[in-house]
Amino acid sequence: MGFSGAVSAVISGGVIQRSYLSNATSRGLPSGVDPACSGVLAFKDSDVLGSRLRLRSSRSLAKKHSSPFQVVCADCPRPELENTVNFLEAAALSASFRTSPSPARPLEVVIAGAGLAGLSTAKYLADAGHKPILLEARDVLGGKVAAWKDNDGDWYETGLHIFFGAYPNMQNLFGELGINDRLQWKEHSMIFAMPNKPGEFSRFDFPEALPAPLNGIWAILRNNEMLNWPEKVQFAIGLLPAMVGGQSYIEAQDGLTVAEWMRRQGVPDRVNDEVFIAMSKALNFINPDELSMQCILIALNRFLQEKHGSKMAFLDGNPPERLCMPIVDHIQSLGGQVQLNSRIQKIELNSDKTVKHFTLSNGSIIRGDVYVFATQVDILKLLLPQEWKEISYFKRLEKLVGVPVINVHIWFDRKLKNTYDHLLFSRSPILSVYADMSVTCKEYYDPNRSVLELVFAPAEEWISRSDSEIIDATMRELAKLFPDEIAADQSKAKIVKYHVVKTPRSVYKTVPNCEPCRPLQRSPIEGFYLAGDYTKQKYLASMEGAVLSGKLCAQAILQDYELLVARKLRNLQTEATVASVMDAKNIK
Ligand SMILES: Cc1cc2nc3c(=O)[nH]c(=O)nc-3n(C[C@H](O)[C@H](O)[C@H](O)COP(=O)(O)OP(=O)(O)OC[C@H]3O[C@@H](n4cnc5c(N)ncnc54)[C@H](O)[C@@H]3O)c2cc1C
Repeated sequence: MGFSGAVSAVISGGVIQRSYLSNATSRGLPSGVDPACSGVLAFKDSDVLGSRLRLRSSRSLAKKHSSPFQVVCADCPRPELENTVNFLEAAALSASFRTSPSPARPLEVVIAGAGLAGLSTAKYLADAGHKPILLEARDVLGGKVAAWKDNDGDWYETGLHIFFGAYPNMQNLFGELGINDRLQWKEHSMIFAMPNKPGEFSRFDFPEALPAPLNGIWAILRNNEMLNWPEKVQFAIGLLPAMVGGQSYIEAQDGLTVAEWMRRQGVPDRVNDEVFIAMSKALNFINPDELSMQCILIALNRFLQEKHGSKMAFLDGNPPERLCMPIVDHIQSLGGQVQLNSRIQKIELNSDKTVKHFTLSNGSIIRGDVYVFATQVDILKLLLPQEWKEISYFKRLEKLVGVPVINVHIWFDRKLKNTYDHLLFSRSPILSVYADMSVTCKEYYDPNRSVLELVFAPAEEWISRSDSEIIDATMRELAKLFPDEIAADQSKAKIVKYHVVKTPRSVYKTVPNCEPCRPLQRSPIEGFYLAGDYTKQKYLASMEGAVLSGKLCAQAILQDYELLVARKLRNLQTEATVASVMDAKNIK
C-alpha cells in the first residue's frame, strides 16, 4: 500500500497552529517542524481530505494536553494506522511526554506491577525525564500477557491475545519502540463456527474498498448464514437510538445487561444467541445475561466507526520477550529501573495518610517521591491501608471484581486442516475464541503439528476443576469443531501435550453499573496514583485500555509536577531536620 500524501499538524500551546496537506512534503517534514518531537500518523491519498477535516475538528483534543506538543502525520507504510482523531490523540499524548521540558528535579516514581499498564506508566514517565522504579511481584513480565517456556522450549500464555485496528495507543507504542513488524495482521474478517453445522464456519468479510461504517454494514448484510433479513432489520432498528444518541446514549446503557437491552429494544433472541453470546464471551469472558450493554456498544462503536477497527493482528511470538522486553529496554535506556521478584506486601503511611514507603515481601523498604499502583484491582483492594478504606474513591472499588478465565493449549500429533490463519469464534457453551497458533503466529509456526490455543469461558464453574477434566471437556467441544479430525477419545488426532493456565481473577467483570466505580488515575491521596485496565479510560478492560491508563497516569503525575516537587522538598527538609536533631543528641 503506497502513501504519497501527507497531512501534518503543528500543535503548539495546546492549539493546532497549522495543518499541511502536501504531496511535495510527503517524504519529509514540513519546514518549522522539529523532527525530534514528531508523533507519526499515516494517511492514504484517498483519505487525506477526510483527515484534514478531522484535524480541523479535533482542535478541542489539543486543549486537553497541557504541555506544548507537535504532531506530524507523515509518510508511513502502515495500513493498520487509521486516520481518525483517536490516532491523532494517541500520537499527540505520546509526543507530549517526549516534548515536555526536562524536569529540573526528576521525580522518583515507584510503580507496583509490570503488566502493560505499569510498563506504559514507566515508559512515558521515563520519556518525560523522570525516574520510574517498576516493581513486579512475579519472575515474569506482562501480568495478563505473561507467558512461560516449557521444558521442550514451547511457550504457553496467560491468554490468547488479539490486537485490533482500533487500538491507537498500542499501535503508537509499537511504532515508538520500532517493533511494528511484530504485529501480524490478518485479513479483515470475523469468522464464527456454526454449532448446527459441525465443522462449518460463517464469515463476516469487511471489504477494503469501502470506508467505515459502510464496510461493516456490508459485512453484516452479506452474511446470511447467521442472521436472516428480518433479524438484521430488527437489530438495526434496535440500534437506531445508539446511532442517534451517540456517547451519552452508550453511557446510559451501563445499567442494563446485554440480554435485557436486546429484549427492551425488541431484538429477536436469535440475534443474541447467534452473535452476542460469542461477542460477550470474547469481550469479558461472561454471557450476555451478565455483561453490561455499554461494553458491547463501546466495542461496536469502535469496530464500526473506524475502517480497520475490527481488523485483527497476532503478536509474532511470546509477549514477555516480543512486547514487554522492548519497553523495559527503553525504560532502562532512559535511567529507569525494572525489578522482577519484588512483591509489595504493605503500603506504609505517614501520619497525614500519604504513602511513607512500600514494604516488599522480603522486608526491604522502597521509597520514592511518587507512588503508583498498577496491579490488578483485586490486589489493590487486598493491600489498601485501613485508613483509606472509607474514602469513597477506594470504597467504590468494591464493585470491581476480576472474572475467572482459563487459557488452554493443546499440541496435536498432526496438522489440523479445518482451521484458518485467523482468530475463530467457537460458539461453544464453554469455549470462547481460539486459534491454531502453529499457523497464526510466526514464533509458534510448525508445519507438522497444530497447537490450538483456546480461551475457556465462562470459567466460574471450572476454575477449581483439574486440568484433565478441563482438557476432556475441551476435547468434547473440539470434536464438534473438527468432526473429521478430532474425537473426544483421541481415536483421531492425539494430544502430544497440553498446558492449562487458570486466572481466577482476570479483567474486572463488566456487569451493569460498574462504570461509576472505575477510578481516575489521580487518587485523592497526594502522591498516590493508579494505573490498570480497570481505571477510567475510554477503552474496555483490554491491552489498549491498560496502555492508555498508563499514559493517563503518567500525564496526571506530570500535571501535578509542581505540587509533587514541593512535597519532595518538604520531605527532604524534614529528613534533614530529623538527622540534625539526632546528630545533636548523638543518637545513631
Ligand atoms: C485469557 C485472556 C485473554 C485476553 N485477551 C485479550 C485480547 O485478545 N485483547 C486484549 O486487548 N486484551 C485481552 N485480555 C485483557 C488484557 O490482557 C488485560 O486487559 C491487560 O493485559 C491488563 O493489563 P494491566 O497492566 O492492567 O494488568 P495486569 O496485566 O494484571 O498487571 C498487573 C501486574 O501487577 C503485578 N502484581 C500484582 N500484585 C503485585 C504486588 N503486590 N507487587 C508487585 N506487583 C504485583 C502482577 O503480577 C501483574 O504483572 C485478555 C486477558 C486474558 C486473561
